[in-house]
Amino acid sequence: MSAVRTVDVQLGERSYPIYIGEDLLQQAGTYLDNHRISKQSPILIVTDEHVADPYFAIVEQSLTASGFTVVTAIVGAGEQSKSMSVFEEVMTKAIQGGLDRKSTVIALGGGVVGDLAGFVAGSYMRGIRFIQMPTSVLAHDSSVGGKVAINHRLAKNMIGVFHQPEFVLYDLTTLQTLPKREVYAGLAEMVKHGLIWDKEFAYWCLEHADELKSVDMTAMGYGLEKGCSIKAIVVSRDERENDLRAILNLGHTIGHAIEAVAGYGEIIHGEAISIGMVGSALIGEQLGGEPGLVDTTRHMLTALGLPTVLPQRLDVDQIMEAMMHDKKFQEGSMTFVVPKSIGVVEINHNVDYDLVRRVVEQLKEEV
Ligand SMILES: NC(=O)c1ccc[n+]([C@@H]2O[C@H](COP(=O)([O-])OP(=O)(O)OC[C@H]3O[C@@H](n4cnc5c(N)ncnc54)[C@H](O)[C@@H]3O)[C@@H](O)[C@H]2O)c1
Ligand SMILES: O=C(O)C(=O)C[C@@H](O)[C@H](O)[C@H](O)COP(=O)(O)O
Ligand SMILES: [Zn+2]
Repeated sequence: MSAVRTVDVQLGERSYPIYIGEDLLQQAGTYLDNHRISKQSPILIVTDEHVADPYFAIVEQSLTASGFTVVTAIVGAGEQSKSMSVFEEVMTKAIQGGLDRKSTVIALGGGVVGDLAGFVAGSYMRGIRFIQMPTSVLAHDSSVGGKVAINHRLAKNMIGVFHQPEFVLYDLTTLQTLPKREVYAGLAEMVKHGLIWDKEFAYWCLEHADELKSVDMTAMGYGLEKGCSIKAIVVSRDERENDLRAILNLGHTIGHAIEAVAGYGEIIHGEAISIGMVGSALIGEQLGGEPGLVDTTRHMLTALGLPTVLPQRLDVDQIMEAMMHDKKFQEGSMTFVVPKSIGVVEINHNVDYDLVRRVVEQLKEEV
């Protein structure tokens, strides 16, 4: 059995560890015990229909063997589950299951389940504990940092709270059953962590693209640990996105608009962010960033199996309109995370509307 690596998210009394390793779900009960999770109150496991079989049984068995009582909510797979109606369904399970203020919610799945279950935990009885058990590559990002939310028809992640987990239990073995499209989508957030913070890591992702795409455990383990570490540093310095944390949003201003306009789940999050990061690089190059920024960004994303061109069918006006709901836009100014060079970004609070529109149009051009 490979060693378990731990990355710490340092947030004072809300600090927590991220455990990364293989075959960890079988030991879920022990991890809950070690974190003094209550056995007197029911635990709600939220998962989705793809992840439930086979992972739910593994976790349930481990928890019941350790003396925990388990209640379950299995939701439909995919982005459509980050909705008011599914949120209500999970809340109903929580109430019917008798969850009380000492109960804990476990998110077992990808970022959709993590965001949904986290929001349930953050709002049930005004907030109970929760644990992230990520099962997708992308969830190395979503399980860390405490942003939990559901979508509104008009804009992504519009309804949510900040609610940190007790700990993150990242069982890399689960990635073996993740569909290829989802593996590649997750790599968009991995390379994003390099693009915003660490040039060497961005190039490492490029050099190890084939191993990452084929879920080679050594490369994937390193890449996910590094991605989690960068995210942990940023979140530790600015938990509530007063300033620095916004850099984690590279590519998301355009990306979130693409997701909403395409219809949630049509273009999945990592794919939309990939196209959005090319858009950010185009803006960066036009605002004096290093020459070659766009080509290098595109090259990295393509090597990781990601799209870099906006589908023709998506309407530029609709994307511009959806973008106006971006949470970074405040007091009438368009804020973007703008790359200066690979590994270096700045937050620009005054990006010209016409420049952004031209860039979105340019994103439709095949290169
Ligand atoms: N809170 C945050 O900080 C944050 C960060 C990044 C992304 N997100 C959110 O995360 C979501 C995307 O997450 P995602 O890409 O993990 O999507 P997802 O949760 O929809 O998972 C992707 C697909 O893979 C399936 N799946 C997951 N794990 C599996 C496994 N081990 N084996 C087989 N199938 C598996 C799921 O059922 C789903 O069909 C978006 O809603 C995005 O907004 C949040
Ligand atoms: O954790 C963050 O901060 C991020 O921006 C990470 C993003 O990858 C993630 O998609 C997040 O959910 C975006 O948050 P939002 O505030 O733009 O909705
Ligand atoms: Zn994201």
